[in-house]
Amino acid sequence: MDKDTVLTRILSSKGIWTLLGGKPPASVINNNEYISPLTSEAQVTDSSSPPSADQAIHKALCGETKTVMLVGAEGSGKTTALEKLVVDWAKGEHLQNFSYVFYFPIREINSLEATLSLESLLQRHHGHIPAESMPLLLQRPEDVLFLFDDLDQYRHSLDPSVHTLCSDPSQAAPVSCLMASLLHGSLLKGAAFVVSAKGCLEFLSGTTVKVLGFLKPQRESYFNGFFTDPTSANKALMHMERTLGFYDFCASPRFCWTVCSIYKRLMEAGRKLPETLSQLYVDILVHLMQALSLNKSSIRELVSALGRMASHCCLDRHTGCTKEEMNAFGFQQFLSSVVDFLKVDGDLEENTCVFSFHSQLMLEFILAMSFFLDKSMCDGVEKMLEKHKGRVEFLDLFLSGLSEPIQRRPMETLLGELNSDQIMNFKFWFKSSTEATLKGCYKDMHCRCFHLLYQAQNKSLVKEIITSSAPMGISYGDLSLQDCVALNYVVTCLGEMKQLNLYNTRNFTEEQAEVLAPTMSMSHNIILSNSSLSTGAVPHVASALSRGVTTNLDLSHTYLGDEKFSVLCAGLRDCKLRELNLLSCNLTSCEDLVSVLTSGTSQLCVLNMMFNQIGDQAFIELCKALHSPHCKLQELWLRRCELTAASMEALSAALCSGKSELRKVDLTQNTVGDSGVETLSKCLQHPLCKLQSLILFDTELTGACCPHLMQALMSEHCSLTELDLSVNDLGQEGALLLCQALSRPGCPLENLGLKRCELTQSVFQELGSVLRSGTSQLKSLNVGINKVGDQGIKHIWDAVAHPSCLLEELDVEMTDLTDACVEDLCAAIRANKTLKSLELRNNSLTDVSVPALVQVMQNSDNMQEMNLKYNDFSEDVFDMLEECDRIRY
Ligand SMILES: Nc1ncnc2c1ncn2[C@@H]1O[C@H](COP(=O)(O)OP(=O)(O)OP(=O)(O)O)[C@@H](O)[C@H]1O
Repeated sequence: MDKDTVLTRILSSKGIWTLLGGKPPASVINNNEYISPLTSEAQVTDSSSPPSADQAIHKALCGETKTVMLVGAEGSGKTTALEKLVVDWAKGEHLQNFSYVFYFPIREINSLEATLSLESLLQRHHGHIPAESMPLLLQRPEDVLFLFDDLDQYRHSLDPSVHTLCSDPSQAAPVSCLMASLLHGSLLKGAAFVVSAKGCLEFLSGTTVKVLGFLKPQRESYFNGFFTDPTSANKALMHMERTLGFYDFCASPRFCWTVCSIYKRLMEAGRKLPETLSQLYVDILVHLMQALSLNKSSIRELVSALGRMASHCCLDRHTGCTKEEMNAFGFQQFLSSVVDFLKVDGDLEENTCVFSFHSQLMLEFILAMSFFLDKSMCDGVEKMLEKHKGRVEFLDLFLSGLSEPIQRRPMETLLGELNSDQIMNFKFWFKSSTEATLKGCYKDMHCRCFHLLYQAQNKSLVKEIITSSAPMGISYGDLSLQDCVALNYVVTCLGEMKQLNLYNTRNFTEEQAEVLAPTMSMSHNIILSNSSLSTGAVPHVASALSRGVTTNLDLSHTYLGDEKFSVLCAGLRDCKLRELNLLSCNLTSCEDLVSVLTSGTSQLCVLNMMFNQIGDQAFIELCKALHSPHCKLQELWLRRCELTAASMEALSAALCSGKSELRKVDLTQNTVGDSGVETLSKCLQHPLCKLQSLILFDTELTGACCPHLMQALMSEHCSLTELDLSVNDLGQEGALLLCQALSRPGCPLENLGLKRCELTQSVFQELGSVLRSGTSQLKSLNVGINKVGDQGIKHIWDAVAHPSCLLEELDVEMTDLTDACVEDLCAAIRANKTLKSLELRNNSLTDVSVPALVQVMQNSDNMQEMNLKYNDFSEDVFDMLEECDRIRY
């Protein structure tokens, strides 16, 4: 095969440059403007040498694969990549294991007559094969490579079962049969194929190479090559990345070509570059129309004809229209002008010529334009959207953009005003549907509204539509970059957001964080829990916080680690944050926190450090910060932070320093032990200690700590109102000491937790008398999981019935209660005026108790909730329980 002839033929292939179609591939290759588009593997391999489409194809063909499917979106560079393969082969640079390479655009195959032999197909379309080479070629199929471009547009089925596959290269057969026989290996078995298509192909198997097109670095090279002046290249690229870079189609080389071409013209004319996709397409259409020098009414007619064609192509899933169809749409007088708007396959003069849109985007923009132009196109926007539902992606966005005068003005100057009734119709629908959607709680639907508002670029419209009733705090986790841009636009227009909920954002990227930075700084409450923040995202979060109004930040379960947290702290030193949730953030150091808390500008009051392996040493460091007059911390949550008695001295010193504002410390599930409590008890008696709440749940305590606690509670300086000693083996003796302290007149304790403390009936008897004493301030008592049974709890029921008892919440879960207690229980509720909540889970109450319990709840004015879950009820009583909505069962 004569490679020079192949080269000349491919490089001299005709083709025209159009704004929407691009530069012909031959011209791109000839002028050394070819930039390798990337394939999907590019994202997982080392970014310094990502596989380009060419490399991926070469690699696939070097293996066992005989068929490579190059799949990519419209304009992603498939044709250009195939032509480049042919050129490289013909120049002797690549694929030299093939002696014969045949390149067929599928439209050529589509135009072939009904029957043909393989030999004549090759001879006819690649006349540069000398006749004497044909037998050799046929003998050595493994030396042959076929390239079929746009195979998805093949008019016939490639299903092998619908063809009688042939194997004789000299025998004439229907062309569709030849194609199926070649691709399914019955004809020229052993030949290799590279086929291109927009989506996956049915009935073909092989290696799929997905073309991604141009990612950021390729776009940069492309813009630099397009604009000779680097300043303009940079300006254009930055603008595109900022305004459109979040859309997938920006990776399409054809789209880049169109953007560069239109930007260049606008820049040369000293005009503003478009801010939205709608504006970009307005500029494109204006440019194309101006070149035609038509009058206003002809332009309107042409756009309407394009609109009819667009609707037809969209509804019938037609990629191409015949000349006859074009005439029916009203193109007669414009047929010679359409080459600028449409892809024309074949000779304009020929009846076989086929017309199609270069891109779905343009098709949808034309649809939107024609809606506003011509009332007869569709009665009402709702019907229009319904009609094209599932077949369009950007139609509503374009409608929204075009409904705003500023965006459509350049177009109106050219073709006159758009139909005001249609505009009103759209606006009415837009407002009412958006308001309704935003009342719901569906993230995707909210985002669609934000996109529509973004296209409209009308700040007052945003404020009018998004009122305070819209539940904007719903979870917007895992937003796409596009969604981030639209949300950010909306929030920036509103000026503030109560709650930015990004819960469960699996990968908060640097780009997303950068885009959302203004939104973050305008949000009072930010939820990023259960998320994963990339290293690049953290500085953006930090700087958003440092400038912003955020008072609450939830980073729980983000497993940040010390390094990222250190970067975040740069933003925490000078911000309005009052509550910070760092639960399960994989932190081991407190160094940065100390510098935040002592910065003098930190407002942090509540710090949740639960489930971080802090350990004593880091905690001792943190306690030093509590001595600082700048530290405003009031609540410190330290559950499971690997603390021991060794750090309680440092905590106590801070609490007694007179400088600490700390009111609440939760030490749940740390090894505080009796000696730790001894230290803390001393501090509780100190006149400068302001601690009100101490949670010592499951902290390895025994009765030995109780004398110290008793002493503390007896002290007139003790300000504790909450003490939780649950899940510690205090036992009878210890607990009785505590009861003694509780009966001290003036004891300020209001909440007491003694769940699973090995309490006995005697302790309950004492607790009962404390509650009845008239001096106790106890409002909440948790004595669950102490197996004292009906007899033990009877002391509590009796106390609840007593007028001096102030209890509002009582938890007697799993205390072995039976139906026998119900009479006392009901009597207590009836007599009591303060109790609101009663926890009775996991006891042995049965169906017989239900009528009394339901009745007492129905008659009670103060009871808000009774929890009867996990008792021994049968389904028979569910209806009765259902009668009272304050009962949970
Ligand atoms: N690798 C490239 N380097 C520079 N420009 C390119 C490249 N690939 C494509 N282009 C530009 O993009 C335009 C469209 O590319 P091409 O026709 O190859 O895309 P395609 O994926 O085959 O499109 P379609 O899906 O419509 O068949 C070309 O005309 C050219 O201007």
